[in-house]
Amino acid sequence: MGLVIVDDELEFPLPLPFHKFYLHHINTRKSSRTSEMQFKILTGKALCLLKMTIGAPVTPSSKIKRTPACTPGGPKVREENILVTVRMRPLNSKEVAAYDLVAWDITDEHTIVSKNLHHERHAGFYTFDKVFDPTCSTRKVYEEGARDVALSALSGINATIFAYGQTSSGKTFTMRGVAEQAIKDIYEHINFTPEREFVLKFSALEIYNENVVDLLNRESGSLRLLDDPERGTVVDKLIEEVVKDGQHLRHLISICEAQRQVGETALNDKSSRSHQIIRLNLVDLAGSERATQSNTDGTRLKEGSHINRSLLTLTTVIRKLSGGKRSGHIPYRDSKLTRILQTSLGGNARTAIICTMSPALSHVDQSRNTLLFATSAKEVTNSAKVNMVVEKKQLVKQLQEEVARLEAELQSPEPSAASCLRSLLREKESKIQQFDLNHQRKGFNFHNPNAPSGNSLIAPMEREINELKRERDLAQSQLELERSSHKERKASDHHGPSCLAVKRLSFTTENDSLPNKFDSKAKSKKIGKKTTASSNMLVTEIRKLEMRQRQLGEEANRALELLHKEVASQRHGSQGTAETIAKMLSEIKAIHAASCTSEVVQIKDKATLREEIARLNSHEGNISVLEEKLENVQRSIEQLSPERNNVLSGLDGILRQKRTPNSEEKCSVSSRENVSAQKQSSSINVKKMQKMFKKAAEDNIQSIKAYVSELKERVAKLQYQKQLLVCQVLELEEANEASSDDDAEIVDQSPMTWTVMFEDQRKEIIMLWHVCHVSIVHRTQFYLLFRGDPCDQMYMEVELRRLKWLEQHLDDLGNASPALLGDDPPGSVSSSIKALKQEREYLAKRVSSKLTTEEREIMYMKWDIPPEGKQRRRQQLVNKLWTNPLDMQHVKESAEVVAKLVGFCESSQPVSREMFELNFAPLSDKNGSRSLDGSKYLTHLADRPILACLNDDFSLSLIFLSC
Ligand SMILES: Nc1ncnc2c1ncn2[C@@H]1O[C@H](COP(=O)(O)OP(=O)(O)OP(=O)(O)O)[C@@H](O)[C@H]1O
Repeated sequence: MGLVIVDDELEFPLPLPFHKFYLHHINTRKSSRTSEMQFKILTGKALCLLKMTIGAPVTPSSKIKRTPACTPGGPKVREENILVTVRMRPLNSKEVAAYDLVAWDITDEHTIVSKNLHHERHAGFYTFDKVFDPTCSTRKVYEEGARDVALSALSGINATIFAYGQTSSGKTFTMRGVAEQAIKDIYEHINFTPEREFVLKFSALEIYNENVVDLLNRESGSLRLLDDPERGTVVDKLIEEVVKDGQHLRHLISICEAQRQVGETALNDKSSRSHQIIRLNLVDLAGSERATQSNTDGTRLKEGSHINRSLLTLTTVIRKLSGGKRSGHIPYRDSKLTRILQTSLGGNARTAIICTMSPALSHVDQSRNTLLFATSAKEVTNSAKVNMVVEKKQLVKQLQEEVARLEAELQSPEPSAASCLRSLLREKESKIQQFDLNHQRKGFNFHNPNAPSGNSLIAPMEREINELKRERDLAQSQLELERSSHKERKASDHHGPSCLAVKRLSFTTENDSLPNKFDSKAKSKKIGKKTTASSNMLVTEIRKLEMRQRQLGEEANRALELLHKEVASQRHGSQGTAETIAKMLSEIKAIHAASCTSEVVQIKDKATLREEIARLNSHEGNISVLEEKLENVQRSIEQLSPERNNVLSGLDGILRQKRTPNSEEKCSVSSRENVSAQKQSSSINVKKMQKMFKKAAEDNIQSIKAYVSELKERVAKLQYQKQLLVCQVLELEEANEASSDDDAEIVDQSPMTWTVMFEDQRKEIIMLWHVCHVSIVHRTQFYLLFRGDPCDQMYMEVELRRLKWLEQHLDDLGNASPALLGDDPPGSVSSSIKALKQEREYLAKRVSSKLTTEEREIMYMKWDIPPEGKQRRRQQLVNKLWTNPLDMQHVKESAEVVAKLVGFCESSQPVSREMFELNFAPLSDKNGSRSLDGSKYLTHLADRPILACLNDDFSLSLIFLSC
């Protein structure tokens, strides 16, 4: 086995995050060179990474020999598919004891077939580079599924090997063996290459609950990931230990294994609960188990959600890469795992994936998922190249220069072009002034240059002055241009969604006089053509939103007036109180009916989307005023409560007066019995009336209160719709940008691809709902509404983006991951949790009325709710709703229960978009009535923080647009 001597000119950019090998050696022509090899082996639950530096800094040149070209790893630059193999373990003792059946056949060394073809969506057979049956030794798995890739590291190529599979499928078992064999081979190679000195460095980390921890120094706590322009993602302050020999290396690995988070699940007594990356790079991924199967709860469940999030992102990344399109967005940054593995996935690395699976029928779904993942992975291509590290001093010098340049750029308040223009402008102006002064002294009238002066110098001077003036004007306008494009650049320099939004909202307008650096002419043309129809639709929607905004404002004003009237009339306790209240109620009904009339929007002028959104944004202040008004109304209502008793006693007096017999009546009463009988009946009537009025007053106040809360919800909904609309605008532009690269990608997407994509996206959304504590009514609505129809695509993307932004927002609040919250969650998270709690309390109250006894009993049994008091059981049932994002059966059942509780299922009509108003449909239902149904809950409770967060993001982008 030999080593390829890397050419002097090659550079080593040090990109890989995990186990790395460095190779230093002297060659005959240059003083020293360092080549870096990265070698990752990824296994089950934790990523542990072993970094090795192989070097010979001052080897005498006489000792240097060029290694023959047959070195493991082969040529210097290679474009190749990921090597994907599948290993099926034997049935384990539990499966045997449970008489579990073998669900798969391995028909040849490349093919695995499902025994039950009826259950297969897929053709039923799957082919890979190699399929290892349960009798295969780990040595064979290493030799045929990992060795070649592992040894590429010795020729300076980044190499990654990872195992992927369900919990207890054998990842750790396999990777342990692979690591052993790889270490053996590496040392063998070192011993056979005496002309070089090797320095191996070891570092190891694990990703546990999205925290990166140094396995050689747990005390250092959670480590940060940094983006290094040269090396890609690097783990800050990760310890690197120099490896003395093979035994030392094994010892280090055993320390890391002992340090790893291992927990017991129903499927595996020693289940690794973190992703481990040994920077050799041996990566042991966490299991892709289902929570129900591994009976996870509490800590395990929380781990599971993180593990699955990482894996879900990994799956998404692989899926996107497997499409063969590198141009689209690959969400590497959505999890720490994929960030760290970025180079290994579709980048500068050779990668081998060993997919492990159980043969058991009870795990057939998980095994199928593993095979689908493996199928996608087969399509991913990497372009590995030999890395080389340039002379350290030279690199440091280069970097220092770059840093100095960047610092200077950062410090200068304006780009250098602007400064130049500004000084040019100043120069021209001072020259003009100078001329002006000189010639005034000489009697020349600059303001009337045609006036005779008699001076022969005047004509050329005049020309010069005009020229100067022209130059000044030109400099002025250039400065203006520079300023505005600087503003744009500054806005686009913000990280996060706002940057994205700004970039994507860069629509070109017909009358744009400023050149836009982000929009090339070609792009403008394309967008212009393709967006016309959709733009018109969006402009209509924006106008509708504006109209609703106005309507709501008017309604809120009216409600406020009415409330004031009511307060006034109740204070007076006048006779007309009851009538006033009744009148107000009918007015409110009239307002409501008016607001429910259909909206017809006509676009007379040819507006651009950018202007429309800017205008919509300019109403932002109106919405705050509106919200403030509604708050006032609510406060007024609350104030009414103490006053109500006074009012009622006033009413009592009035009624008593009314019912007291008049003088004629008094005369006609002759006997004491008659008087007392009449008094009695009068008192009964008064009581009756009093009761009636009390009830009427209370009902009316309740109605007004409900109306005001509804108005508030509508305002919030309006905001939400606005956000969706802006998202649609973004989508539209993005779609057009993408379609410019490949139109067929979206249009010709096969139903199969969308189905798989939909499932992935839905799982991701469900996980994010859970992590971000989103309203469970909202989750239910969304879940029921979007079931994989091709036209759901945009909504799924929008929801996904919105949730990711929210998660990011929570993250930015100083919280590494919202689901990791301990006892002291930050403000917005705690308010989401509180809102969710309130929502559950509200739903618990509806259990007895909305679920039949039978339905309740079924759920109690299904979800193991013990018979301990009716109320407690109801609350327990509601508390369990939407708590297990990993179990799709649980999710489905939760959605069904919530739908019944809030009345989504009351009508026999199928669920429609209009029902949830995600399609910007009018706010009212068909009958114009507004019962307590799903449509009221779009932005319910825990959704509010989402709105707040989105408002921040959107205002940023919208402010930019409007300036
Ligand atoms: N090919 C195999 N042959 C024999 N036993 C195996 C094989 N693969 C796995 N096992 C056994 O199955 C059990 C579970 O394996 P392992 O811990 O490697 O699973 P895992 O996929 O890493 O699980 P987790 O994701 O929970 O960490 C272990 O006891 C292991 O020894």
